[in-house]
Amino acid sequence: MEKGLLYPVTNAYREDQKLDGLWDFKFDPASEGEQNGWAKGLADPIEMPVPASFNDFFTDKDAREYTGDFWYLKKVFIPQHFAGKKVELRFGAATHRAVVYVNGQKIRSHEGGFLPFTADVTAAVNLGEENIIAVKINNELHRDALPAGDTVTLKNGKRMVKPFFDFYNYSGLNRSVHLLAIPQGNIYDYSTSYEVSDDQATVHYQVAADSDADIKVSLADEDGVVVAAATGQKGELVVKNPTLWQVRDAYLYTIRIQLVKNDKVLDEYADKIGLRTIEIKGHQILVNHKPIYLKGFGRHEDSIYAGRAFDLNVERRDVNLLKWIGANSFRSSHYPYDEQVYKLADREGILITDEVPAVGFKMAAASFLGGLDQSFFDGDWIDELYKKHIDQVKDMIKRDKNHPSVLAWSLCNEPDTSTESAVPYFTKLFNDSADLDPQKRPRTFTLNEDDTFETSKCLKFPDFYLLNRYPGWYHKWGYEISDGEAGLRAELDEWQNSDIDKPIVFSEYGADTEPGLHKLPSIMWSEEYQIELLEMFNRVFDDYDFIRGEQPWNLADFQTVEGNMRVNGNKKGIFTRDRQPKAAAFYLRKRWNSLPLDY
Ligand SMILES: CCC[C@@H]1NC[C@@H](O)[C@H](O)[C@H]1C(=O)O
Repeated sequence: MEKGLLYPVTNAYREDQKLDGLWDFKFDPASEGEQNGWAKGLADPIEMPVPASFNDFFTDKDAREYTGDFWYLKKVFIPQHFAGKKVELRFGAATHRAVVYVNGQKIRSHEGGFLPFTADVTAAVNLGEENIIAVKINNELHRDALPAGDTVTLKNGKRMVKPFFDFYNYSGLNRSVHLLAIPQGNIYDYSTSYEVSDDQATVHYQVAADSDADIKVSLADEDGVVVAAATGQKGELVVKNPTLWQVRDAYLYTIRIQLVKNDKVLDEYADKIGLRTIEIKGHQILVNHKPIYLKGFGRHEDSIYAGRAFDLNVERRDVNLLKWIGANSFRSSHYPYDEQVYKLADREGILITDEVPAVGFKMAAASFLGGLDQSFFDGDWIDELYKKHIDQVKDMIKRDKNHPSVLAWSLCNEPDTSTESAVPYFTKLFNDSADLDPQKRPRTFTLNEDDTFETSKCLKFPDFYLLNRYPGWYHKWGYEISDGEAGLRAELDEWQNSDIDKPIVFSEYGADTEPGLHKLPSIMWSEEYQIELLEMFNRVFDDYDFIRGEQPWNLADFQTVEGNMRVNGNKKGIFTRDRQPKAAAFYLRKRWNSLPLDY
């Protein structure tokens, strides 16, 4: 678990230099690099963009599908004026596990390809000189790691991954690398929680700092006017007549934290926060005590060329598509996204269900992926897996806890909850994560086709339910979709007639659709059929008032492993991979723009 995950800033006390651009890159199939001094230089490297996944740049399949160790290396000048500061390297994400070296010295390792980590390199760098930064990354998949899968060795000696999940194993330095200089005595974390009413908001804050200095905290409105101030490691900021953060009507205050000693400011950290509350009450999801209805999507960080890398251009387009279509939410399926995604959602008033990369914890839904022939939670890998799982839950919540856009935490995607062996795992997971979020936001996980009201042994854990259901696609498809609707209604009747008193959000449903394929009457894979399937689900949603959200799968087409059920990736997108609308986008826009926020 990382000590602090504050997003890098430059101010009068801190300096943040992005190390994006071309790095030396080299595969290390024999894992010989560490013993052969690759941390000090790579022989015959290629130039690799950062941030980016390496896979899709290559023209040969061995390189695209490469699995194992690989190295990035960059010579970085570190200025003399960093003297007296703590010098750090912050990696936004290295997928899936990394070892960091400076000038040949191993600094630290990290497991988990979708969350940041920081290396303290103060003792290893030479100021006023070029320094050699090297990172050894490994992208193998294992059953005791997140996301879950296998790595196999082919008869020709090449290794390949066998994901138990349906997205491509894009790998590399997928997010920015930052060179940071911060005060030795510094602020390394803060948290907020809220009480709001129409005429007053109270911000309960807590600050974590490596310093005995006094702590001063202020809150300024969007005009820069200070509206509240306090001192102390923890306290309250009371705002009269606040402007609350609302869904699709965001308002951001600036919280400013200072360390002060003998009237001298030693460190400062400022951030944008939104005054709002999140609650679950009965079948309702409430924001600022008012019910909301979620309209949105499951997504992926996925785009042509850079693979899984965060691309601000793509994110800007995606958020504009969400606004165009009338959405107000999305799930960060199936891993925490780059921090800039949450910052943009904070600004746009979009709600995020933040998901940890606990995916593939079952026989893969689409059998072409292979997967398991036993219950996942009976495996002998579970203890080791759990250590990584809870570690990444802790870091996800630590990193994202102050974003007003974060609505809830999804602790797993489509786990196999149909056997008793899942119960102790989820009992521990929900106990160990209960106090991580000062705002006590709801925690949940998605339940897929095999984990129904009847069959799941884990329905007591989620604070609300995320259902992934695919009648009309993975079963009862085509002309049989009417039976699919009947089956869906039968399951929802069971939920309705039960004593369960929690909201349900449909977090996945959809049909693979080839853009430009038209057929009258419809046929599967046609744009007409995608609309018919959505119409079926919407007919059902409109008949059950405990359904409090609809998030079809997926916002856009995305890359998966090759297989006999994928046509160059998963085509369930409402938009194509280059972010152009299929016919269903216009259908959903019409529906969602006609639904009130609290539908
Ligand atoms: C029946 C499970 C469906 C499955 N759910 C997880 C997503 O990551 C996949 O893309 C989706 C699919 O196969 O389309």
